[in-house]
Amino acid sequence: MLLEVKDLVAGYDGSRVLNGVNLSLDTGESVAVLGRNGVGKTTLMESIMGLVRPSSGQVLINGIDLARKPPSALAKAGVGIVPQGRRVFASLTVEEHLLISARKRGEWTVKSVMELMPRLGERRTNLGSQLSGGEQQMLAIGRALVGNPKLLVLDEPSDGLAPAVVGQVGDVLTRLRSTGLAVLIVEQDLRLAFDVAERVLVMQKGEIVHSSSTAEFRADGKRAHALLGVG
Ligand SMILES: Nc1ncnc2c1ncn2[C@@H]1O[C@H](COP(=O)(O)OP(=O)(O)OP(=O)(O)O)[C@@H](O)[C@H]1O
Repeated sequence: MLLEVKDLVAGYDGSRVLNGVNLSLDTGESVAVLGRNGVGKTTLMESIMGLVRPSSGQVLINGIDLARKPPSALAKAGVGIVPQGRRVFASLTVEEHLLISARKRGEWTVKSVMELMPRLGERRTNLGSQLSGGEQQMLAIGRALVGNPKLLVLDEPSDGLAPAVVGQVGDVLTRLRSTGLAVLIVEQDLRLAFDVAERVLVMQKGEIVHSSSTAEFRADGKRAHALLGVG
């Protein structure tokens, strides 16, 4: 199994947010984590990304526990992270962002990332502060890709983007999926989540309460409504 999260518990200043999360994701698989605001999706993602320190439980990558390890350990193990808010540096250029993240050799280089997302090539010498939200999101994805990950973990890539730009991000992610890259995505934009993921998990109160194929989830509007308050 590429990723296994086991009994993960995490929170802030004594308040528990994750109450024992279990999930797994196979090589080449794409999974979306859905849920209402505040159920703990970002906390789950940040625990997997090494940005939040879980109090107990495991985050296994190919069987090795990396919970409570820094993001650099995740990158070495083949996990590319695209955190909420993108975390682009205002004073580095597009090209500098990509160069400093290009560690492992492989399919993804500064050049091939710019071919996948031509806008990044056009903006090569622009600073992070000069980029639009959509360009920053593309850069955050590109920065994860040049580490040549086996798994891409994204937290709300649509956040704050205009619908047309969300569509462009969706196109990029769909193309990446077709290369066999595994994807774990938290997303409020259901259209984007459904386009990218073949399996859907739903969180409530810090636990996974539903798991099904995306097709099955979409076919059962009543259930989706009960779980998410939409549909
Ligand atoms: N850095 C933090 N410090 C303290 N509490 C936090 C922090 N981040 C999140 N929380 C709290 O943890 C709970 C879960 O938040 P989290 O962001 O994980 O949920 P979410 O499902 O991603 O929600 P949203 O969709 O609104 O981002 C919320 O009650 C939130 O207020």
